[in-house]
Amino acid sequence: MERKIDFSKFFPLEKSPLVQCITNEITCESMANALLYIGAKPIMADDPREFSQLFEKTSALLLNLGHLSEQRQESLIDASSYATRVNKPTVVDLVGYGVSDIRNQIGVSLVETHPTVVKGNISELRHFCGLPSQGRGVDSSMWDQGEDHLNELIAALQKIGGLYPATTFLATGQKDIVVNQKQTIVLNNGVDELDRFTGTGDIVGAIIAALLGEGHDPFEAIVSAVSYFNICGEKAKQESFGLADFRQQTLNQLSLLMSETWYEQVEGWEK
Ligand SMILES: Nc1ncnc2c1ncn2[C@@H]1O[C@H](COP(=O)(O)OP(=O)(O)O)[C@@H](O)[C@H]1O
Ligand SMILES: Cc1ncsc1CCOP(=O)(O)O
Ligand SMILES: [Mg+2]
Repeated sequence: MERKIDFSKFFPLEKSPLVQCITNEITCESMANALLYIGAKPIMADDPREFSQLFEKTSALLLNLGHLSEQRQESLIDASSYATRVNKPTVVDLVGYGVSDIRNQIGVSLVETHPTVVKGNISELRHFCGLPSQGRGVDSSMWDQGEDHLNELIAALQKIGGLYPATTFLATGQKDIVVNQKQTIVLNNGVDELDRFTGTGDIVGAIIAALLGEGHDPFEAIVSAVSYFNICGEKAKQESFGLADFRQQTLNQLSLLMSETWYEQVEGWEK
């Protein structure tokens, strides 16, 4: 990759950041363990009555739209406005954006607070940008991931990036797009199997939040988190048989890969 990022500084974590996650029940346990495996501390806490005290102790916030309810809506909105007031680094994951009007409204409300990072898979972010999208539920479609579609999404995100100068956007898939007002990178690690167990996007969001909690620049935090996770997947594929085993090996690599020179395998280019 042309851009000079010193990838060796991200893992292992130095500060063991405490990451508050308001997320879905489906992948909650995987997310908490993934944070522990990389050396961060998770707290899955969504009761607004705790926020004033909890926010004094946390390093970053992860807001995930995955499994909505009226109560979850209140937690997400309350936490995002709290985060704005106290300047807490925040990742918003637009899981399922496009599924329903209510999900879209909540997603837009969260983005309007100008969080540090807004992410989703490529189909979710195409919906968010008002582009045609073939996403199905919380999963993206390969139809949205051809070269022309990716370039169209990059252009749309660059335009939106101008309106949200404090936010960096990440669209994940076979290739991943990272865009903010100043720069754009396409990342090219990972394997197809990462789209075939649930929670991979959610875990990437949590790893990004942990790296923000360490104090890293958001653009670099995203590039490192995505590349690290995807290289874990590449390694897991070599050592596993079947998807359940692949999932286990990918999660296992989260604590192991950092002792190797994983960053020599990072593939990506600036646009
Ligand atoms: N076909 C693929 N090839 C390589 N990496 C992939 C592929 N699909 C997903 N990934 C990786 O898996 C992670 C989750 O992405 P994705 O599946 O798009 O998110 P989500 O789980 O939110 O739908 C990202 O790091 C992404 O780069
Ligand atoms: C299956 C499912 N349903 C609601 S949230 C969720 C998990 C989504 O995880 P990811 O965004 O990582 O694919
Ligand atoms: Mg997702």
